[in-house]
Amino acid sequence: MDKLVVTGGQPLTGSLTVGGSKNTALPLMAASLLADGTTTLTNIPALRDVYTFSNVLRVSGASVSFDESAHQLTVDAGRIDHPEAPYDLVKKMRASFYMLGALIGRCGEARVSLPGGCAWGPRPVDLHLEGMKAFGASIELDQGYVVADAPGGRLDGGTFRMEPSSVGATINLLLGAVTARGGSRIENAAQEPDVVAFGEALRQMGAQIDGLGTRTIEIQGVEALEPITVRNTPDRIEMGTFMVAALLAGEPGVPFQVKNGHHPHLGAAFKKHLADTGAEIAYNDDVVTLTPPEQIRPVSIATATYPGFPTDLQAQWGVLMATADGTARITDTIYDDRFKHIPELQRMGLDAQVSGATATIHGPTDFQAATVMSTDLRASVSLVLAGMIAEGTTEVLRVYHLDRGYEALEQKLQNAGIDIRREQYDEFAEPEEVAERTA
Ligand SMILES: CC(=O)N[C@H]1[C@@H](OP(=O)(O)OP(=O)(O)OC[C@H]2O[C@@H](n3ccc(=O)[nH]c3=O)[C@H](O)[C@@H]2O)O[C@H](CO)[C@@H](O)[C@@H]1O
Ligand SMILES: C=C(OP(=O)(O)O)C(=O)O
Repeated sequence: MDKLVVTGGQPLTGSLTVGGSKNTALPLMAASLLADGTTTLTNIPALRDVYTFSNVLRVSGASVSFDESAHQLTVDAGRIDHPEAPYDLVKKMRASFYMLGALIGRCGEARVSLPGGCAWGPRPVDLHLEGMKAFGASIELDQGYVVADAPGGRLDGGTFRMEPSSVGATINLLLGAVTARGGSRIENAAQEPDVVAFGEALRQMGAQIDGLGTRTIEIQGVEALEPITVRNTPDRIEMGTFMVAALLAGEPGVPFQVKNGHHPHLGAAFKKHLADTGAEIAYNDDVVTLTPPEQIRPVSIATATYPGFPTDLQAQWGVLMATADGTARITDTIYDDRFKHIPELQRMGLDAQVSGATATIHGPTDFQAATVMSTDLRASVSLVLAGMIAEGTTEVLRVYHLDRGYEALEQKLQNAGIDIRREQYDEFAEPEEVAERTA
């Protein structure tokens, strides 16, 4: 297994460059199954999730090739003859469940493993299933698999209101509805930029969709979609992570740049709260220049759907608030149990309490290095951030979580002055202390 070893105290200098969005790349890959031919996706990040989903597509019969250095992925979906997504792949990545919509949309049937429990708590798929039923699919459960069938090979279409609004269910329902016999309506649909970019790609493929970026999406089914070439959007969560890193580990008064992002995708709340910390921030096309203040001010946040504060940035925000001169509260209204990073950060000196869906962070903290364990993707990057400002050398274990969503993070940080390296370790090796005592 890999770990990241980071020695704190080196300032972040110069710039960091944002890659393609993981959470847009995955639905774009699913969409490629809807067209009989070769779809080309550019600006695709070389991430573990992209490799996993490539394998999921291959199982269905697609031929996938990925030029990592060019960040270009092609999917030949000329022959989709096995409408199944097996447990061994779906368990690695929840977004594999997009195969439900993609296979129904292409083949009129699907057998897709239910995603397992997730690192930070329950993440149900009831809305995906209820929505598919509302659009005319029959759904049965068979030994951990969802077996879905659209009578006559296509969904009828229909109306479905989701509560709460769900990114994944909106994507799945769009994938199924674009080739339905009739019209469909998704109410309280997700407005996240990932969903909009994916929906626009579907339109480019010939789908008839209105209302992207609003709470009501209407779809008129078409017989088939055409393959396309499309460029993936920049990763807004990687961008936000780098912006937090700049304030956390940059030198006060010295500008730092985050390049190649698309700042409107950050949403208004994150931008406002970041400015409230006292940082100077200038947005100029695809470059953001951040100048950290002498002292970060505490800023409480509550996560919400777009354009609210993204839940995928709250763990990173917690580390930033640990450096503030006062108390900040972080409330996650999307996932009320997404605080598995807090006990690990407490091992590094964080002063915080979690009560229900709120973590209360008391700053300022002088982080001390420790060996800590990644529990999920954003939790793991928060541990790296803390390690960058801790006294001593921190080891972040189980970075396979981080590798799901950050491409070459250690190389990017090294280039910006951080003392960080990747090493391998054996998680089941006998601890040195045992060997010494039994020698
Ligand atoms: C691959 C990807 O894009 N993942 C993102 C996506 O996950 P994902 O699509 O899984 O998240 P959702 O938007 O579906 O979840 C939002 C809320 O809806 C609930 N819910 C969802 C589905 C369902 O059937 N029933 C139900 O109750 C969830 O428990 C959660 O409370 O959006 C999340 C919220 O922005 C992000 O944290 C994830 O990074
Ligand atoms: C939680 C995330 O991804 P997933 O929904 O695939 O677990 C994430 O990107 O932060």
